[in-house]
Amino acid sequence: MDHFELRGGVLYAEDVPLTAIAEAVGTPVYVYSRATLARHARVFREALSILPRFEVAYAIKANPNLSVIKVVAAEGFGADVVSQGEMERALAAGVPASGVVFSGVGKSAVEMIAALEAGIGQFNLESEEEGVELAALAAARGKVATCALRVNPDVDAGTHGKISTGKAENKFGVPYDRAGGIYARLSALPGMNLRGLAVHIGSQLQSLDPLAAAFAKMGDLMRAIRAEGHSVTHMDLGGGVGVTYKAGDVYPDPQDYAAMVARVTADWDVTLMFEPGRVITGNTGVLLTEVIRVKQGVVAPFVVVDAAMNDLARPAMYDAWHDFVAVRPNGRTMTANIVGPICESSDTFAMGRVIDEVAQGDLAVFRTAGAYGATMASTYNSRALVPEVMVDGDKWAVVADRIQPATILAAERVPDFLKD
Ligand SMILES: Cc1ncc(COP(=O)(O)O)c(C=O)c1O
Ligand SMILES: N[C@@H](CCCC[NH3+])C(=O)O
Repeated sequence: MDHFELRGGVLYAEDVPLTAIAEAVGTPVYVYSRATLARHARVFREALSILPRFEVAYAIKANPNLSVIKVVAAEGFGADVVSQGEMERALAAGVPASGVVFSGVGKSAVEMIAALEAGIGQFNLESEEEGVELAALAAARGKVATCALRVNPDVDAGTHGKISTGKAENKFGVPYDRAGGIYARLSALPGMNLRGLAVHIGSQLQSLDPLAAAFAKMGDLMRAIRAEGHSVTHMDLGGGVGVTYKAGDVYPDPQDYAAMVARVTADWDVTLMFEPGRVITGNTGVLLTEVIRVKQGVVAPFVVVDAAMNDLARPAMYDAWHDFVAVRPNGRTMTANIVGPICESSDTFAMGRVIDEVAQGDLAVFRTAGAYGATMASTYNSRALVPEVMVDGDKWAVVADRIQPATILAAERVPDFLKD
């Protein structure tokens, strides 16, 4: 359920007609519903409350807008970050340092030092090498790094190949068979408080089965590590729960996910940690766009919209489906290709799709654009960086400005050797 609904023939975000936002801010623009966002965060957290001990860190890569993080943090979430930039955003949004989990295969020394100085809650180590380096950096500063070891369980998540992370050939985590030895070696290092294991097998998972299989393997590993005399008090089960992009597709709801976790982890006696991203923000946003023109095609007309792959990269990158609906539907449909203005054939949102009939100047939205939307935007083709708006009841505000090409141009320099 979300808060984007037709009222009197016009699509609203909560109590604000999208026509009003388009008129004031222009298009393309992302529009988020605060109520949907808070609701998704609350529902997820409440579902987990059947577990004895848990912490939940919102994976801010899904949508790192400051205002979005603030709403999610207010529901009791920490933040899962993958760069110093994300860490600084989380802290700026008011997430306590103790609630920050730092993941990622390529944490640089500079980033690790910044995170140590900030006193973050946990580093998720992706390799033995990283653990050795972090322990030395911590010890040299008289600090102790609290860590979990991310393990690659070699389980196929059954999702798009580009967003699968838990197969042996993927770059993430340490190999399952070597994890016990690495845990033992890293635990012995000064500067290191290794307290658990972490796993994340991929994103947009439709079935809970691969997650259950991966968690079961992690349970076996945890028991083996404990049997060697090491302490395991925290198990980070990552994110990955998928959301419905296309009507009719069925995705797990948070209650089913929590029930599966409760079943698999019943005898673990640990604090469980979670890093959901998409399931929190996916359905909380739309990308509002205007039809520039409808161009005749050979097979079907091309609806050329003013949003493009630089604003919403998912269709170009993963052939992802985003529903396209008119802001003022006239009740008729058409079969069309939906494309943006960028000079690449991959700048295509849909081919031969039955959509609301639209014409030049009409407004429409791509739905379920709240996760991995604005955050993956670029300025390719010297287009503006897409702005973001948040709606709260009948109020709304721009929460990220449109960065104009002129601003980006102004940051470029022509060196002396190119000056006449
Ligand atoms: C380590 C880690 N945690 C959490 C997430 C969030 O995943 P999702 O948005 O699928 O919940 C990701 C992205 O897939 C990730 O790489
Ligand atoms: N960017 C991907 C998700 C990547 C998840 C990263 N851990 C998407 O849009 O579906």
